[in-house]
Parts: sequence; C-alpha cells; structure tokens
Amino acid sequence: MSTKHYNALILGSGQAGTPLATHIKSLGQSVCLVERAHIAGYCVNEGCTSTRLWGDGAEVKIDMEKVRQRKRDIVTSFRGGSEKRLENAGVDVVVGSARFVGTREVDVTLNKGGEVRSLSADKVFVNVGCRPIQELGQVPSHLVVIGGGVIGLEFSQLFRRLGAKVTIIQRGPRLLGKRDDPELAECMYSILTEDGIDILLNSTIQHISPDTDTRLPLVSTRTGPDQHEKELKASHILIATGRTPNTDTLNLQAAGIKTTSTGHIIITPSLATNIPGVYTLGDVKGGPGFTHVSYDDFRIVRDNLYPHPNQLSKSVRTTEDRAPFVPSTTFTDPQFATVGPPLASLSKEKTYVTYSMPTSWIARGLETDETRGMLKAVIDPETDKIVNFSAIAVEAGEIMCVVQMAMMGGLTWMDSRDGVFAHPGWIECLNNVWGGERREVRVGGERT
Ligand SMILES: Cc1cc2nc3c(=O)[nH]c(=O)nc-3n(C[C@H](O)[C@H](O)[C@H](O)COP(=O)(O)OP(=O)(O)OC[C@H]3O[C@@H](n4cnc5c(N)ncnc54)[C@H](O)[C@@H]3O)c2cc1C
Ligand SMILES: NC(=O)c1ccc[n+]([C@@H]2O[C@H](COP(=O)([O-])OP(=O)(O)OC[C@H]3O[C@@H](n4cnc5c(N)ncnc54)[C@H](O)[C@@H]3O)[C@@H](O)[C@H]2O)c1
Repeated sequence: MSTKHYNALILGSGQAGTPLATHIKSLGQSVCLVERAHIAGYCVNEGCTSTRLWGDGAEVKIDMEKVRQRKRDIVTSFRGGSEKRLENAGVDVVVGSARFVGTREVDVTLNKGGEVRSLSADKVFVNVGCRPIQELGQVPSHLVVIGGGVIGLEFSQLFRRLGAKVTIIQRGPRLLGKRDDPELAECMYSILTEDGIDILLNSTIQHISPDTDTRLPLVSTRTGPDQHEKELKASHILIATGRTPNTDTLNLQAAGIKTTSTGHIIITPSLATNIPGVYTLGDVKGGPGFTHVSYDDFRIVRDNLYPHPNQLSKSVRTTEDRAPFVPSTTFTDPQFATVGPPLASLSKEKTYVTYSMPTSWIARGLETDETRGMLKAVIDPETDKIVNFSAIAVEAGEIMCVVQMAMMGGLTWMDSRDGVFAHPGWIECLNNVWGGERREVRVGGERT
C-alpha cells in the first residue's frame, strides 16, 4: 500500500477543518480532508443548526414527521454548501475514519470499504470534535433529561413545548454550567419551572431499569439536600451530561500526541500539540465547546501558519487573545447569554461591583410582553471596565453581543450608561442596567 503525501492533512470536517481546507488550497498547497460521517461536522448536522429547526411558526397541531423533514432539508442544504465549496476549491475529500499510524501519517478505513488509504502530510490538523446526540420522530410522553447544562435546557424546553412531560435531573445544586452566574441560573430555574418542567437539583441517578409492566425505563434517583429516593416512569431518556472527545479511535499513541485524562488533546495557546507539525482545533482540545470558538481556531491557524499575502497583522494569534471575550448563547426562550471569563476565574482577593436589573424594566420587553429574565454586569472598579455580562431575555444573545463589542473596545460602564440607543429597542437596557441594584462583591474563585 503506497502512502499519498500532502502539504496539509485535515482530520474531521468540523467548524475549523472545512474552511481551513479551502484556505490552504487557495494558497496553492495540496490538501486532503478526511471525514467519517457528514461534511460540515456536528454543528450543521446534529447540533446548532439542526436543533434550531423544530418549528416553522405556522403550525398549531404539531406534525413531528413534517418538522423533522424540514430540519433534514435545511441541514442537507447547509451541508451541500460546504461540500460544494470543498469541491470547487479542489480539496481531496476522503470519506472514512482516520487513525494515526505514525507522527504525521494516518490510515483511513473507507466507509465504502476496500483497501485502507494511507496518507501523510507536512502538517496535520485534528478537528474531530466530540460525540453526537440522537434524533426523535415522535414527541415523548415523559422525557427524562439527565443533565441541566446547555443541551439539557434547550431540549427540555423544546420537548415541553411540543407537549411532552419533562423532568430534568441535575447533579449539581443549580442549572447551567460551572462558569455561569448562580443568580441567573436561579432565574432560569424559575422560568423553566413556570413552563411546567420538573427540575430535580442535587440529584443523582441510582439505576435505570425496565418497568415490569410497560418495559419502559424506570429511573431511580436520590434527590435534594436530604437525598430522598424518587422513581420516575420515563418514556424516553436524554443523556445530556457533557460530551466525550473523539480521540479514542484515533490511535494518538502512534503519533505520540498527548491528551488529558479526559481524552482531550493538550495544546499550546497557538493550538500546537506536543508533536511538531500537528495542530488541534475545535472541541477535541476541550472547552469552551462552541462553533464560534472552533471557527476562531481556524483563524488562529490561518493567520499564524498560512497568512494571506495581503494580511496586515503579522503577530502570532493565540487562544489567550480571545479568552476575556468568549461569548455563548443558550437558545432557550428567553435566551441565556453570557460573555467574559468564568466568574470563578476572577481574582479572589478583589472586590468587584455588580449591577443587575429585571428584564421587565426594559420598555421593549413590556411592549412585546416578554418580561421574563434579568441582566447582570460585573465591573472592575479600578478600570470601570465591564469584565463579565450575563442576560436572560428573548434577545439576550444580541444584547450580549453589543456588550461584547464594548468590552473588546475597552469602553467603561459609563460609556454604556450614556450611549444614545434607539428607542424603543432592547439595547436601551444598556442605559438602564446601571440604575439597577448595585453590589460590591467578591465574585472570584468561589464557584466549583
Ligand atoms: C445539540 C447541540 C447543539 C449545539 N448548539 C450550539 C450552538 O447553538 N452554538 C454553538 O456555538 N455551538 C453549539 N454546539 C456545539 C458545536 O456543535 C460544537 O462546538 C462544534 O460543532 C465544534 O466543532 P468542531 O470543529 O470541534 O468539530 P465537529 O463539528 O464536532 O466535527 C467533527 C467532525 O469530525 C469527524 N470525525 C470524528 N472522528 C473522525 C475520524 N477518526 N476520522 C474522520 N473524521 C472524524 C466527525 O464525523 C465530525 O464530522 C452544539 C452542540 C450540540 C451537540
Ligand atoms: N447554544 C449553545 O451554544 C450550545 C447548545 C448545545 C450544546 N452546546 C455545547 O455542547 C457541549 C455539551 O453540552 P452539554 O449540555 O451536554 O454539557 P454541559 O457540560 O454544558 O452540561 C452538562 C450538565 O450535566 C450535569 N451532569 C453531569 N453528569 C451528570 C449526572 N450523572 N447526573 C446529572 N447531571 C449531570 C452537569 O452538572 C452539567 O450541568 C458543550 O460544549 C456546549 O457548549 C452549546
């Protein structure tokens, strides 16, 4: 079996690998992309896009088959766009599973069968992501969701609105993630409870067994501060307890690439692994696991290794540059959005100032009858700059992006207070939040 050599080999067609492939090819280098499932990765095929397409606003009676078909059509069209771009650029695409057999050498087991393909390259980029979730063709009668993080909350509300009884089992004392503000997590708890979702906090699964009569899953938990036992009769179970990196089948030892104990690939701030010429992009290097982070990994690699001849900035870009401004939006209704480093990572010794207010103070919220939620900003009193901002509101993601731009531009909270924003829009809240509750607090280092 002969080995085909390329300038660049990209493993996984994730949010970074696909644009990187076409970029490197545009510079006249040879590129091969290996993908074992679908072009465009989980974001398009199973994640961000596909989970936002479950309603078209027009239906009153829900036809799950129709809704699922609409989702499939849009996903196919998005994926088709990426496939076309790769084809037009002239990137070699190999459909199969890659595993390392040497430092910058892989074998690919082709999906269609036949002889294993042997590939090598000057540079290898690993963009294989983490594991996917499942797709349902019917509304469950009782969905038990294990995990109260982003996926748990988005799916719980989705299926509750489609008519399912939903119970969330969350191991920790609150919803959302460790990096999120507890006060906003509590606010989200109230909203989802109001929507009819049962939420069991401090809850651990004891066992899941088939019910003797129905053969459906019977979930046994220990719940709450007193850890009382509870049994739930489920029709379906969604496990949303985090995701596992797809490194177990990559045979990384053959290349000598180091991982953490959780299987994530260890990287430098410029995304290099411990092996020269091998880089890692996207979720497989560990959190934060977002499409926009993976895409920025592409920009880092592009600007450092493959700068366009006309590129103005020549300095090395790193993951540390973006760290103070990483945003996320959880697509519940209302949304939960946040930007800035996790509060726990802020200095323990320092007193910060927080300003908060309910979403019901926003004129636009009252006019549209969308008043659920709250906003909170954390200020460094030495610089008056915003270090962290979180919001729960129907347009929280958009509000947060405006604050993110202010943070990136180094503006102070007074610039936001005195900014002239069009009335009556959601962004007016950035004038008003500073008139809300003011607290001086030690927010750093307290959460685990
Ligand atoms: C339900 C859900 C909803 C989400 N919603 C959002 C959202 O709204 N916003 C957001 O920012 N993020 C969201 N995410 C997270 C987002 O999908 C990921 O952060 C993003 O897809 C990460 O991309 P990636 O570049 O790491 O690669 P991925 O998109 O994970 O793609 C990796 C690719 O590698 C392939 N692969 C794996 N192993 C091999 C191998 N051995 N050989 C060849 N190919 C291989 C896989 O088939 C896959 O196509 C969501 C995730 C999920 C699960
Ligand atoms: N809108 C978005 O940006 C979006 C949407 C969906 C997914 N994602 C990404 O997908 C990835 C996975 O999301 P996720 O929600 O699965 O992970 P997560 O880490 O956000 O949440 C997992 C939750 O499950 C809980 N948990 C863990 N083990 C448990 C157990 N045994 N019993 C009960 N609870 C348990 C944790 O306490 C945590 O709150 C993340 O990287 C996330 O950023 C992003």
